[in-house]
Amino acid sequence: MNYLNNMQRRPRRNRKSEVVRSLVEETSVSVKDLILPLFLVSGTGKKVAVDSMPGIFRYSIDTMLSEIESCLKLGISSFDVFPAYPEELKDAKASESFNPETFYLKALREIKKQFPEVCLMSDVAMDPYSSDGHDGIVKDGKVLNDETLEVLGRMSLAQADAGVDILGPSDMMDGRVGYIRDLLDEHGFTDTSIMSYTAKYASAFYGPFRDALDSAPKFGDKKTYQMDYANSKEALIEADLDMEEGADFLMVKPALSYLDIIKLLSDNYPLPIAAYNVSGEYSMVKAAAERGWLDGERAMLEILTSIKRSGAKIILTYFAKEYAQLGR
Ligand SMILES: NCc1[nH]cc(CCC(=O)O)c1CC(=O)O
Ligand SMILES: [Mg+2]
Repeated sequence: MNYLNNMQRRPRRNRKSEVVRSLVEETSVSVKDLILPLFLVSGTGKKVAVDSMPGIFRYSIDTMLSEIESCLKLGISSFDVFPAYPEELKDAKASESFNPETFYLKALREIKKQFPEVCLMSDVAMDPYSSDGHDGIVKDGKVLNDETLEVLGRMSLAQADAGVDILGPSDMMDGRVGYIRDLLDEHGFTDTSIMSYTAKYASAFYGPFRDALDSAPKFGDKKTYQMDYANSKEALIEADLDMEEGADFLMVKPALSYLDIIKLLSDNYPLPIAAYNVSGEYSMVKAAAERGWLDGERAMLEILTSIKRSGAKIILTYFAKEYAQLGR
């Protein structure tokens, strides 16, 4: 049939009023789809602004607990906590990451103790603890894969022991999901989930996050482990492996320049797909909105909806609280 010169078919009828538009609406975002990333620092009484991320702070554990409480009241119940470590606690082997007394692990424990009902996610990667600022062990300027797995394994066990619900390996070493899964199971952590950063691209959009954690690489870049943004087929290989290795969720990161990858994984894999709407994507909107160049709230709604429309069930986003405050 050819509708092109047939005015009996008028698509505008389905857009004629707010009510009709909401009947027709295919995609909606719920606060239940959202995970709020939070930045943790050591000490007490701290709430320090991240300059490159307007509205986002680094919290000490006490202020973070109050922030979580206020988010819970708004309906947000999933949180991903990232630690910012001072330079003097970093070393080449990220030893601090599995020190049971370290402030990150203590904070995770404290959060689950105060709010057992939250879904708590942690980040498994060496960069916040590494004096090289890389996600792996560095030798002669190279990031070693298999040697790194051992560190990721120790870190994962320590985080699982602290009560984390979902581990988020964000490092992109080969084989780490299977390695971590085996180790967790051997130690009785069969209920601890893994949300794999399956297709994580070497992206310019992580800039503000690295400011927040002071975790930028000290030399080179992350292109030997994070993916090339020119490629999509590799994402299928990574997803196959993560499926096989026991991941519970597949994540695509960043989100906005990668909606095609989200769609690709969502069309081809039965696991829930998550997308990380990263720091740079947040800050771009905030910066333009501050200058009055666009309407920040409308941009946020359009962005979150498009990420869901492309096939993500879950969105990690710094917008989570602002979205929840709209009470939609
Ligand atoms: N491996 C650490 C990690 N986990 C999440 C992000 C980025 C998140 C964001 O930009 O919001 C990064 C940064 C990186 O890989 O350099
Ligand atoms: Mg992989």
